[in-house]
Amino acid sequence: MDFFKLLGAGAKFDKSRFKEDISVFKPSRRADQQTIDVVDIVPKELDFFGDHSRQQSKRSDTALPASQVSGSASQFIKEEDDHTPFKNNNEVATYLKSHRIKVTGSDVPHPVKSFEMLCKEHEFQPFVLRNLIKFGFKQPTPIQMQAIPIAVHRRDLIANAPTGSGKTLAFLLSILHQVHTEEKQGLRAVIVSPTRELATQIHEHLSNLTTGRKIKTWLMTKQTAAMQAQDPALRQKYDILVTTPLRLVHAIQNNEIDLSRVRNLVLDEADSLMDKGFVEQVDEILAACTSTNLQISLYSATMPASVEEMAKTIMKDPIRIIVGSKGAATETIDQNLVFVGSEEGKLVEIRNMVAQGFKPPCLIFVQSIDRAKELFHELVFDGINVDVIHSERTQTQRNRIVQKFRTGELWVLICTELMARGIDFKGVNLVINYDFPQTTQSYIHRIGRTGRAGRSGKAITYFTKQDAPYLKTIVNVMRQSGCEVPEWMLQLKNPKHNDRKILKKKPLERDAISTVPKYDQKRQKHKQQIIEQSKAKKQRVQPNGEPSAKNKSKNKSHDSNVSEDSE
Ligand SMILES: Nc1ncnc2c1ncn2[C@@H]1O[C@H](COP(=O)(O)OP(=O)(O)OP(=O)(O)O)[C@@H](O)[C@H]1O
Repeated sequence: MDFFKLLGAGAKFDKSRFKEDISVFKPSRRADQQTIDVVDIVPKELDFFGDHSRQQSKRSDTALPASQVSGSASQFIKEEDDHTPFKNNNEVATYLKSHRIKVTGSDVPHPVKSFEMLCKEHEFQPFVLRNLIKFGFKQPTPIQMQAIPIAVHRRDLIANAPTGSGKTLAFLLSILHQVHTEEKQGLRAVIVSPTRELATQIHEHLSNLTTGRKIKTWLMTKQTAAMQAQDPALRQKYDILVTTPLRLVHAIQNNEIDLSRVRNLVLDEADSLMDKGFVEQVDEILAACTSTNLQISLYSATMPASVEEMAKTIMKDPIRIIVGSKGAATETIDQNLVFVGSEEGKLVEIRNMVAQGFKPPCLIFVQSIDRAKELFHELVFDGINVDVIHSERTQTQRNRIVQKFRTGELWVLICTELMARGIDFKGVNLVINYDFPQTTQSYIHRIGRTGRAGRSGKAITYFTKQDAPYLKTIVNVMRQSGCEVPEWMLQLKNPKHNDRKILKKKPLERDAISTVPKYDQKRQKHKQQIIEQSKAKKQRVQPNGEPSAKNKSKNKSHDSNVSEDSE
């Protein structure tokens, strides 16, 4: 039997799955009517952002109280009745096991069962607890239970926990405690994240937690760095810095920043930072953090063995935490593989889904900026409330799009790898991998934009004949995450190590998404080039010294697995 017929039979798109959504959500509007607010037409039970976030749009990243979190979300935050300290190591072991926490290392500090225990046993200031309650955090998640005490004991840490499991709060709380208790002596904590979007999100989270305290935090971006350059003394007043690797290295090289008193360095999405793309920058940052008391913490939902090995060479006696199973995706995500035959099949599937009705918000991942633009041009005329985000869009556009997606004004967001890691859109119902991901890490992070904080979510990955040799990599993740996988998929062969390496470096060449005839495509491309050239010219003469969009996007038409945009 034809192998691809077999694939198609096993992984067929099940349109009936969307039936319940058809009755409540039938997009019929044209692109020119996109100003209608989605919240107005989505019934209350589908109010994916919740009242909490709508009332306080600036605080949309804060948690919902556990009592408001439905279904499986309640498992994410187990209410504990017992807040007593552990009596012995056996009790600790049982507790860790029941929360699926595995810890390795010497003299591991005991976990905490509640945020109150942070005050009782680790002398956290009452303001921390007050702010946690204010922003709806009642109970620590498993990674927070174990990572915070370790960090408070000033131990180096490698923390591997699923997407959406609260790693950000884990490192922010320990930094806050440390910075607040130490003498004020300039910059003492630095958090590095691979993208500006993620750095901004972390900084917003931090600002919430420092409410009412004189802890000075700094989100260093190109804009804020330029502003601070006017007044170098101001930089010395900051306690905590959040930034991206290239921006930080730029500041180090220009002697704009002093990291000699930094005692706490967090690398968020550490595997992406320590991957080849950023290894030099990480080295440079480490060299600038000259304090002998430097504590290093690495956090990610994926931590390949090679990265752990490399990490150990820069860490002192680190403790390693794994929550859940290594190499798995978040278990609240319903993962689906859909055989679409060829590139054209993907558009057919998307259009079918739209015609049947679906439950927004939805993220669609593609492998390059060009393909993101192409898909946008296809879908925007289908009456879907859609936009596209990638590193060629201006920062203002990017901020606006993220905000619109958060508030429900946008239903579908087409994106590149830029949005794959860390971004916390709590209510995303569906992630579509329009283009097959280049690595298992990319897959886990992309689909991890749904199913966050214990909520359920759905992920659909399209695959064509071209992708079939790599299918097993995703099947392995699905199996690890407890998803049902047909027997024949389990029998597939793993791709060769070398082939995986090649795919990691460069995505597969694919036929264009566009359905416009080839002749018209050429004309459109030519027209687009002229528009872009004239835009670039305009930007080059901008008096603010910003590099032109052309320079910025050099070699970025394809997004690498490391972030395309780390400035
Ligand atoms: N203790 C808690 N109680 C309730 N909600 C929480 C708690 N801790 C974190 N959250 C919420 O869980 C969501 C996911 O958290 P976070 O963004 O830190 O995940 P993450 O583990 O860093 O994910 P990723 O690997 O994708 O970066 C956020 O909306 C956050 O507000």
